[in-house]
Amino acid sequence: MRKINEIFYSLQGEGFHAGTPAIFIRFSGCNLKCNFCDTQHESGELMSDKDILQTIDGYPANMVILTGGEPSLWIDDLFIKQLHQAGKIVCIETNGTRSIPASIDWVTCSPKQDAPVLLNRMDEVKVVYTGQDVSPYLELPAQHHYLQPCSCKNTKEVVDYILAHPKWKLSLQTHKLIHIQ
Ligand SMILES: C[S@@+](CC[C@H](N)C(=O)[O-])C[C@H]1O[C@@H](n2cnc3c(N)ncnc32)[C@H](O)[C@@H]1O
Ligand SMILES: Nc1nc2[nH]cc(C(=O)O)c2c(=O)[nH]1
Ligand code: SF4
Ligand SMILES: [Mg+2]
Repeated sequence: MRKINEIFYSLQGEGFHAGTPAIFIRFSGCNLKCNFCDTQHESGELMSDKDILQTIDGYPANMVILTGGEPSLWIDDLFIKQLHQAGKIVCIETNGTRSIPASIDWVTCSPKQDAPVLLNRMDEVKVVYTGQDVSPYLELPAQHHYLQPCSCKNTKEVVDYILAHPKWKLSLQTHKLIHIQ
């Protein structure tokens, strides 16, 4: 059984795949407590893999995004294998502090201050920018390095930083701009 906060269908709002229809599986709980976290993830119900797969089967997209909370607390090789057998491309949103199954197709690592990154394979880095020194995160081995405004509030500050440090790209939380989940 895996503790699920919510399962919903929307567009990936952030990062490289922004605009892509995806089924979100939001797991409960996290090993960090970021003061800016925009998600109430603690509540949830234990679901069997059969029930999870049956729920996602009701949506037409082939992309699944594992998020939370911190999805690495709840997933294993068997879970990813079952999603693949259901024909899904599996993406994860993780804070990068815990290991994850190697079979995941797309890894978004969002490192947090004072929480060392343990992952050594990732496709994109996506840092919530609050004025901290983000230069060490450019060393993380990803194809894409994004800075994301915090709750859409400091977009100008982030744009100015990126213009001065052009190895970064902008990730907006586009779902919040168009008022979808
Ligand atoms: C809620 S987290 C869940 C996954 C994982 N725990 C993590 O932090 O990557 C999903 C994404 O939202 C970002 N995020 C959380 N709070 C935010 C906020 N207030 N503004 C912008 N992005 C935020 C996180 O950094 C992460 O990239
Ligand atoms: N539309 C939409 N896109 C997202 N991308 C990452 C999200 C997350 O909370 O992990 C998220 C989310 O909550 N909604
Ligand atoms: S690591 Fe992710 S889910 Fe956990 S508190 Fe931070 S932003 Fe929220
Ligand atoms: Mg979100």
